[in-house]
Amino acid sequence: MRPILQVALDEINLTRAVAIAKEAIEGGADYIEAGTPLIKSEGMNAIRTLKDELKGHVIVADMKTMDTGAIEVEMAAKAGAGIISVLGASHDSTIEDAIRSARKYGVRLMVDLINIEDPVSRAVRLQELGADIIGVHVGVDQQMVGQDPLDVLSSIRRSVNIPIAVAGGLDAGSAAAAAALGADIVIVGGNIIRSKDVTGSARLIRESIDKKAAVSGKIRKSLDEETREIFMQVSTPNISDAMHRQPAMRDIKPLYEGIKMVGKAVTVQTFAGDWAKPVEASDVAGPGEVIVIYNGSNYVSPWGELASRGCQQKGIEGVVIDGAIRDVDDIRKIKFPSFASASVPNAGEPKGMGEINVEIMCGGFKVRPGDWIIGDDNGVVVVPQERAYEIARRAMEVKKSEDRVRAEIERGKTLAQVVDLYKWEKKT
Ligand SMILES: O=C([C@H](O)CO)[C@H](O)[C@H](O)COP(=O)(O)O
Repeated sequence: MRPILQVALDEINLTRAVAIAKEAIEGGADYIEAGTPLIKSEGMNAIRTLKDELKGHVIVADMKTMDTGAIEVEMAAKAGAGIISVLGASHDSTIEDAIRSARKYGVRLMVDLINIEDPVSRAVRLQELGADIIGVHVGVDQQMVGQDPLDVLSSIRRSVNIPIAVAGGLDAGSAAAAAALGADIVIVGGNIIRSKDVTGSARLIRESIDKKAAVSGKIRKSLDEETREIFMQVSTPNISDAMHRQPAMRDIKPLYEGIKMVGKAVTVQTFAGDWAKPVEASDVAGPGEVIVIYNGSNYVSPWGELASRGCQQKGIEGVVIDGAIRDVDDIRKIKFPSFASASVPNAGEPKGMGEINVEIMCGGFKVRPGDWIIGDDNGVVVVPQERAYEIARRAMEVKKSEDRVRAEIERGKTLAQVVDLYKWEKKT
C-alpha cells in the first residue's frame, strides 16, 4: 500500500493555509491536516473551509484532545474532518469515548504518542482500545532538543497491526526512511509549508517516499488488504465460529447461489422504499465497500438492477438490505452480490429521508460505517472493525481445523468419533 503524504498546516492564517494546501496538493499531498495552531486560531471554521475548498481530500483535524473526547471528535467530524487526533497521554476513558464518537460519525481516530514515556506499550494498549491510527510524533519543541520520531518507529511497527502515522521534522530523506520502516502515513509540516516552493517540496518528498518504499520492498500489504484476503478464503460459518457462534443477520438471504461478498460497510438509514439515500450511497461508497441499508419494510424496495449496475462499475462489493429488493432476475444475471429480506416488484419514491454513514440496525445487528460485512450462501455476518484482523485470523484457524476433521471423516470416521463428542459433551 502506497504510504500517504499528509501535509500539516501549522499556520494561524486560514487564507494562507488554504493557499498552501492547494500548492501542496499540486505537489502530491494526499491528506491535508488542520494543524493545532490553525484550529486554535480559527476553530472548526478551519475544518469547514478546508473541506469546502479541497474537495476529495481527507481533512485531518489535529485537535490534540486531552479530555471530553466524544464532543471534540463530534464537532470536528461534523465540520468535515475524516481523521481526528487525540493525545495518547489522555485517560483511557477519554480515548474510549472518542472512539465511540468516531464510530458513530464514521471518522477515524488517530492517537498521538507525543511525549509518551513508553510509546510501545501505550501503542499496544491503544490498539486494544480500538484506535484506528497510531501517531508516532515528536513535537516541534522536542525536535529542537534533537528528538527523532524514527527512533521508536521500528519497535512500534513490530508491536501493532493498525496503521501508523509518523510526524516530527520530517524532510525528504527522513520521510522516505519512515516509509521504509513501515509508516502508513507520513506527516510533514514545516519542511513543506514553510518552503519557498511548497509544490516543489511536496513533490520532492512524495517522490522520495515512493522511491524508497519501492526499493526497500516495504510496501507491505495494509492491514485491510490482509484482512480482506483472509475473509475471502473463509466462510461465514467459520467467522461465526470464530466469534463464539455469533448468528448471521436475521432473515437476510442471498439473491443467488455461489455468492461471495467481503467489504467495509457504507451504511444507509432509509424508510420504506425511499431510494434517494440508498442510491446516493453509490456515490459515497468505493471499491471494497458494501452498501448496507435499513429499509424498514419488506413490501416496498429502495434498490434494484440499475443501482446495482452503477455500483458494479465502481467496484463496490455488494449490497445488503434489511427490507425488500427488486429486479432480482436482472441482478442475478449481472451477478452483483445482493442480500435482502424480501423481493417485490414495486419501489418507493426518492424523498431523501434518512442518512448515509451513521450507525444503523440491519438484520438485528448494529452496523457502523467501516464494520466488515461478509456474505455467502449461508447469509451475512458483521465483524466489528476494531476486531476484524483478529477475527479473520481466528476464522482461518477454524477453517484449518475443519479441513483436518473433513480429512478424517473421508477416511471413514463419523463426526462424533473424530471430535470425540461423547467425551466432550458438557457434563450435567
Ligand atoms: O503536530 C504538530 C506540532 O505538534 C505542531 O502542531 C506538527 O503538525 C507536526 O509535528 C508536523 O509538523 P513538522 O514537525 O513541522 O513536520
